[in-house]
Amino acid sequence: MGSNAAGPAVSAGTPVYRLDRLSARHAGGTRAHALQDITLSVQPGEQLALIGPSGAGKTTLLATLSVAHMPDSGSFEAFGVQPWLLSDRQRHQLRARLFLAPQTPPLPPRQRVVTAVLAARLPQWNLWQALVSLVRPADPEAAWRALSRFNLGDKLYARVDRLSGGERQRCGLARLLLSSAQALLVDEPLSALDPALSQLTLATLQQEAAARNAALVCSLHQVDLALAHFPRIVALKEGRIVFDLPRDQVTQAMIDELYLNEQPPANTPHPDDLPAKLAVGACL
Ligand SMILES: Nc1ncnc2c1ncn2[C@@H]1O[C@H](COP(=O)(O)OP(=O)(O)OP(=O)(O)O)[C@@H](O)[C@H]1O
Repeated sequence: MGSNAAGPAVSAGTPVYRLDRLSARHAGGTRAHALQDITLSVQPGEQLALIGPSGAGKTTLLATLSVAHMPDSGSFEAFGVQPWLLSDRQRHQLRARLFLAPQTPPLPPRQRVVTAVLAARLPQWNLWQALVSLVRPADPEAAWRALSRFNLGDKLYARVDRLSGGERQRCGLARLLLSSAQALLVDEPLSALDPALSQLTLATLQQEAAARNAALVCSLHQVDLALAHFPRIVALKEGRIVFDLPRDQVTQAMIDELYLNEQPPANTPHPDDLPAKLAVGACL
């Protein structure tokens, strides 16, 4: 396998992802597998929404695709290579081609927004450039342009811990714009946003993915927005793919079935019904 500064060499026409009967688990998880028998192929430029009830495995799938979580069986290829068979150095190079925007971005609280956003370029910098950037941001204009696309340009020099939840979320997404990734993996980007910002955020992510012909995989709880914006819908439930279809083939009955039994119970349980180990006295 050849390699270069941008990561292992890949031939044209290679899918961004190819997963075949992949399963993954979490140490100490409540289910045997968080993902089971996942077969999925994603091409460059494809945009797909991951939907499914809470605990379905969406975050675990995104973590797996970002090469942060190692599957325990099945096969997994990213850009035509098996990430977990690469050397640490090659895997590090491969990760520069993937960008995971977690639901709550891990931004250093005391950092300025400009520095936090420019950190997305770390994989492209040498150690010296990275250290200098901590003191004197290398390209504040680029950070401002990225923030402005999420309506956040006025927060360029704000401290991260002074941002609201929705601002932090968009700050994390602005980092994505500064990455050079070809696979954009976004976990519930709208959870802290109002409807107008939700539309802007989705539009920005989709324009960016289209402009760089990157694959965009985005988990969403807002099924209506998923169906309105994404051409391909992948539904997960209990760690399995329930359907993977073009949006015009997804029916309301399929959505109802996907979320069946996911409504919270109408009545909270009576305290007498609590399991013994949850009773307050059991902690003392
Ligand atoms: N770090 C962890 N340790 C143990 N189990 C975990 C861990 N993270 C997730 N799980 C379990 O794995 C399963 C899938 O969780 P995951 O977070 O991938 O679901 P999700 O679809 O993203 O849920 P949500 O919509 O609530 O974010 C769940 O049963 C969850 O409890």
